[in-house]
Amino acid sequence: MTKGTQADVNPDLKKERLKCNFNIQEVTFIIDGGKDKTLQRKKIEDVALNIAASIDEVPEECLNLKERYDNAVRKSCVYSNIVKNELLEITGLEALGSPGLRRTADAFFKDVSPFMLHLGMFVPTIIGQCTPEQQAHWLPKALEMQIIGAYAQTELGHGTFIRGLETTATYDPATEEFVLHSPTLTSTKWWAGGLGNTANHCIVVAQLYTKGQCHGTHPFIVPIRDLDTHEPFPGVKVGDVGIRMGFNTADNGFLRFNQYRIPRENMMMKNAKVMKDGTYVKVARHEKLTYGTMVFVRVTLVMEAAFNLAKAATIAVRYSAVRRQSQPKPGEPEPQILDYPTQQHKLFICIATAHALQLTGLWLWRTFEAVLADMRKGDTDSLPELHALSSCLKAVSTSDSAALIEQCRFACGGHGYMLSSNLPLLYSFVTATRTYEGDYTVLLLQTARFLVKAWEQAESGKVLTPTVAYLACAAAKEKVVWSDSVDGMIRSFQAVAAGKIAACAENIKRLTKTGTSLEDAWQLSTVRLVAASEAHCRAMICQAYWHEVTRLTASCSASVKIVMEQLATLYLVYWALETTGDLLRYSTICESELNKLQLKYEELLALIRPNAVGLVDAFDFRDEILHSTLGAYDGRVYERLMEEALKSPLNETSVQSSFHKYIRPLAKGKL
Ligand SMILES: CCC/C=C/C(=O)SCCNC(=O)CCNC(=O)[C@H](O)C(C)(C)COP(=O)([O-])OP(=O)([O-])OC[C@H]1O[C@@H](n2cnc3c(N)ncnc32)[C@H](O)[C@@H]1OP(=O)([O-])[O-]
Ligand SMILES: Cc1cc2nc3c(=O)[nH]c(=O)nc-3n(C[C@H](O)[C@H](O)[C@H](O)COP(=O)(O)OP(=O)(O)OC[C@H]3O[C@@H](n4cnc5c(N)ncnc54)[C@H](O)[C@@H]3O)c2cc1C
Repeated sequence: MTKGTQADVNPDLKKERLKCNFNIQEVTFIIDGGKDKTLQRKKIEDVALNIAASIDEVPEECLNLKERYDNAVRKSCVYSNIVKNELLEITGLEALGSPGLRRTADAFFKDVSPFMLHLGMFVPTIIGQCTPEQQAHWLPKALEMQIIGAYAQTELGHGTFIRGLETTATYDPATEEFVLHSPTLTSTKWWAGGLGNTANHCIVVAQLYTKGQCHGTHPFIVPIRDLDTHEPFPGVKVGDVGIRMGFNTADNGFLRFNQYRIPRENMMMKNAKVMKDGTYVKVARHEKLTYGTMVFVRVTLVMEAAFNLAKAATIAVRYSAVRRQSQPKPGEPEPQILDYPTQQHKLFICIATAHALQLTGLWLWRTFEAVLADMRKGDTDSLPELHALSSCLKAVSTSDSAALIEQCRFACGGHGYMLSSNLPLLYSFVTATRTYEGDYTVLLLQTARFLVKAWEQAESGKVLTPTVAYLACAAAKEKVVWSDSVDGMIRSFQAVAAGKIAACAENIKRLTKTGTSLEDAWQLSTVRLVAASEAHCRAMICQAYWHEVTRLTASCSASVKIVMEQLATLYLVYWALETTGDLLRYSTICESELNKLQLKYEELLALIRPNAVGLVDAFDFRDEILHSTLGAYDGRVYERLMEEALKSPLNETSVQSSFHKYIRPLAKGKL
């Protein structure tokens, strides 16, 4: 149910909505990336959600593991038909990862679809890594769901270190086939979503051998199960990896090969080829283009982090408007918990961060598209910067989002612990995003490589690429003059990042001068490098967020501009207060200015308070997508909690069989 009749709405929420002093729809347009995107999303939701509404008879969490998987496959098939027959007609193929499709999928699945990786990685890898002829062969089959694919890169022994993968693909010119083999236990493919029981095809990343020489990892399309019987082919051993913290309907699988043969044409040959006689030909201009799908997914994960955090913020803010607790003033009614400044402190940063990540994510997406356009013309010069950018933004956005979703759960007290609040499931899903598609630390260290090089270029006066251009000013190594204006705060965040990067570069230089190898000097500096990378990322988010707010609100109503700027300022002030140690070190900020900043923060909380419910309404989540007893639009929190409790299988009878089997015999001393 969504938005119901006004009569059904909790009176406190009704009052909150009357207090809201800006046009909610204008903010929705900004978050979606424009009015046309909002209209498209709503169209998609209308088509898909009519069907989703009646799709679950029993709450997913009350089913056992196998039933949940079967149910997820059933729903995935219904959803795929809708995507294939109706939604792609509306959005076009380029919108596969679009927010509209992503949000709609959540109406079908509280947990994760076993088909998620089919559209999320299998199809994008075909588009990114295949030649046009290969695409013509594989893409229609994949989009028509005649084949279902997974993406198996990670192994039992290696996830981060791709060059260390052990699965081999050895070319046999006699039969013009590749022989796939898993030589060790640790070479077993592990984790691929959809692989365990669902997929019949799989992209396998393996070490390519031809003419006795290893050419490193390359992707192959591998049929693993018979299309009719679904039995694994001889030479293929495949199964589920076991119960996980979340993702239990995502069918994460393992896969082993025993001298398993696939045709030569199944190597994905856009970036490198093996000719019939076994000659290896490198096509790509950049060494790391085979890592392209990961860059694509990292880019999309920034908006994914924003989306999930926006859901949690919606649930927690609406609940906090309905919930009343304690009596700070004797004789007065219990206040809404949203009136407590500490609650505002927990929640408003969640709304602001969702905005920051969404607007930065949209900007990153446009940057990604521009780099792709350059690469189609053969120019890969901007790839290192995109890799550095997408690595740190993926790391920080997923990490912030997971931490703040957990904060939303804390903000809902005991009821936040109920699965029916949807906060625990959201957390278990989002916390995995910090690890998959590149672990947090590892990705920040990738960005750090780029930053240290950029610092050296800044010191020698060379021209810097846009996202690190600020290092040029910092090369003077003087403390930046603190100002609590927006520009002043952004300059200070950049000074912190620059100072930290400079300290890393100096440390590496100092160590190597005294005889430490460059590799060891790098390792000894990694704790600082991660911190420097994070500081750089934070400065970039602050800059991109503010820039986008200014740009996008230029033609908005004055009240929307005000509330968007209040949120963005809150984000900056929050992070200034979180990093006071750094600011004291790299800017001229002093104690009185820190006190002023704290006051400014508290003023902002009070200013945002009347618009809090309006702001989460502007995320425009239908109840079918939120799946939350605490966060529904009408605020019937207690009624929904009771309704859900009564659906528990433990309430089907008033006495459980365990009473007769165990408790009664125990009481009678007969156990
Ligand atoms: C729903 C769930 C879905 C989940 C799915 C998954 O998880 S799927 C599984 C997801 N799995 C993961 O995400 C695994 C995470 N691991 C990785 O991505 C890689 O192993 C690595 C990037 C950590 C290192 O790779 P490496 O050992 O080959 O490289 P290196 O460190 O020796 O650096 C050499 C140079 O290459 C550069 N360069 C590197 N990558 C890129 C790039 N994409 N583009 C451009 N450039 C790149 C780098 O900057 C450096 O440049 P420099 O400084 O010399 O000028
Ligand atoms: C829910 C989920 C779904 C997934 N889906 C897929 C999928 O569909 N397909 C697929 O191929 N994979 C998938 N993965 C695997 C995922 O990509 C890897 O788990 C991830 O890349 C991290 O690798 P790892 O597990 O080997 O961790 P490790 O690399 O072993 O990391 C363990 C620890 O070591 C640290 N570490 C590792 N290397 C370094 C270093 N060089 N410097 C400093 N610290 C380091 C890390 O920071 C981390 O703290 C999935 C994982 C999860 C959890």
